[in-house]
Amino acid sequence: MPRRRRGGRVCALEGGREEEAPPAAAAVPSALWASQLQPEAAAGQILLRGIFEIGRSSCDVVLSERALRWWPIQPERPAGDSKYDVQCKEEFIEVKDIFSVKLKRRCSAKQQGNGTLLGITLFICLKKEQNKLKDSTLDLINLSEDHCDIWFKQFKKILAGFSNRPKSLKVILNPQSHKKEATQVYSEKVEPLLRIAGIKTDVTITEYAGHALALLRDCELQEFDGVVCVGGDGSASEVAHALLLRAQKSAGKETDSLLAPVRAQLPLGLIPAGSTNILAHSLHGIPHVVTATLHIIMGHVQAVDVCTFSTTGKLLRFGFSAMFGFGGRTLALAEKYRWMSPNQRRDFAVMKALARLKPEDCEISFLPCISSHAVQERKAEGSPKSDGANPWQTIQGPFLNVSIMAIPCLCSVAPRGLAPTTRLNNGSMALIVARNTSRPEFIKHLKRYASVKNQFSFPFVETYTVGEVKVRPRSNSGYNPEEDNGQHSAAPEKSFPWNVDGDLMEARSEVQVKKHMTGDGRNNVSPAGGNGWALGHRAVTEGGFSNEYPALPRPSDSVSLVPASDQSHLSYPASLFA
Ligand SMILES: Nc1ncnc2c1ncn2[C@@H]1O[C@H](COP(=O)(O)OP(=O)(O)OP(=O)(O)O)[C@@H](O)[C@H]1O
Repeated sequence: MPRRRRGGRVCALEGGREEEAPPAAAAVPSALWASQLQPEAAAGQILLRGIFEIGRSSCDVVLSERALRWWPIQPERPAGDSKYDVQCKEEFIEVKDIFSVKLKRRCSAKQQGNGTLLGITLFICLKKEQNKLKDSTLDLINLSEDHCDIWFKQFKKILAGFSNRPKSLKVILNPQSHKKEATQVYSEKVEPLLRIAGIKTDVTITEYAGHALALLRDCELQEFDGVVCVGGDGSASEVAHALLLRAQKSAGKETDSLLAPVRAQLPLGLIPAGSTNILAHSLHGIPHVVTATLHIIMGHVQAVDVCTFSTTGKLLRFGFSAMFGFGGRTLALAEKYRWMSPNQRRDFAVMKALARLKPEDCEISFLPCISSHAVQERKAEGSPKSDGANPWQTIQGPFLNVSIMAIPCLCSVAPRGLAPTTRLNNGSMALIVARNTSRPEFIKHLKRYASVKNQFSFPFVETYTVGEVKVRPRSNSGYNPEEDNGQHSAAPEKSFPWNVDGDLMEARSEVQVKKHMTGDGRNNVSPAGGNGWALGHRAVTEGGFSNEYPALPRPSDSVSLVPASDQSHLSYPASLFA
């Protein structure tokens, strides 16, 4: 709904950063911006003035560079009659919240041509509670063709000035996501909004696992301003990985031993339509289809940290989060029961993995992230570590679970995130280890994710902020999910299951997870000024769109995509904490 101003002051302004504002300015919520300035001044130069009927009242309407304001026309009153305070009724919307304009016409069945002109309809993006965005309309009624034509053209001109908004998108849709409803979600909720916004789309419905990766390897993307993935975490992760791989290839980078990967060339938008939507949830603060679609339409881009997973110097994949131990075993088990529904198999796998809870003996080496403040302090203190001492730290022993997360990983069972202390683009990862403990204590720790209590306040849980991690299993027993069926096989090639963004990754030896830092300070810097990669919001793989990002509520902070991939489905099955 439009905002109302009383006594000449803006009383409420929903969030959102100024369009085209530089990053520093963009960090200031527009609510602040509005409340510190006189609305007239804040609205910028006046472009048009006119009369329209709005909500059944005849109104004076003023369109300025940044706002559309209106107030009902009042009949003249005897002087001193304070009952009719014109200012009390002024309402406005910010121009940056408009995403489309159409001429409103009435067409009867028998009528030829365009129908009778009624006025202009503006399509607006509104920010609601809990990070939710909602589309709305505002009708400006005036039957004059000439009058409406002038206003319509002016709105069109303003909209054309939002160069960061996409005009053409490549959409990749997984029809198998969740309960096979991604196609319906797209046609009922996403496509109509994209059509209203005048965005051209080219939709590919994937036919098999790995289709998106194969498609994005060579398809022509030049005509697109972004890629949109409709599906769950698995699909989002695959698309992000594909976009990043493609970017490395285009930049002539060797993918193994990647030191400074380049960003994906296009932003990636994520429409949550899977059984788990952790990346979309972390990115938007809410797993809500219309919110995700509106972020894409409005050209909002958020940088997201991304990491590489490699073993013996070979790149395995790009990703956002990983779990080893309990999290990996649970996913390996769930994959064996694909014939069950997603929720059933996850519940079942969790129960089974808990019943056979077993620690993994391994050595974990990591590079802690030290704040620049701490570095200064150490220098001042002449700490030996600042003199080139080995910065790597090592912990070892039996661990029940090891989580490495570059993003907060919000999900319904962990509303504050599986890694609540990390941010989307803070340039570091959370390393969370659960050492060996009793099953009841471990279950208590898992259940805490769903509550407001600190899930890390257990003596067997340790958390670190890191830039790089190496996990080396010390036993060579590996893991064979067949054994969970009582079928002990010879298992000639032992490997360890990892849950990377909800996808099963098998590794036989040490896995190195590296968060990539800014290379030249330009290419890899996230739009939000972080030093990581960025993932898109519309999901962006950076590049095409500006740094525009709405004042997203930050559940744990905000998100954006550079080349990232999604932590999709579940690191922890949704029912894990039930
Ligand atoms: N047509 C298809 N048939 C089978 N699998 C597909 C198809 N298209 C994509 N996939 C694969 O399905 C996997 C899971 O998809 P997605 O994450 O979108 O849904 P989900 O409901 O969250 O998944 P899951 O239930 O497996 O956790 C992806 O890794 C993707 O590669």
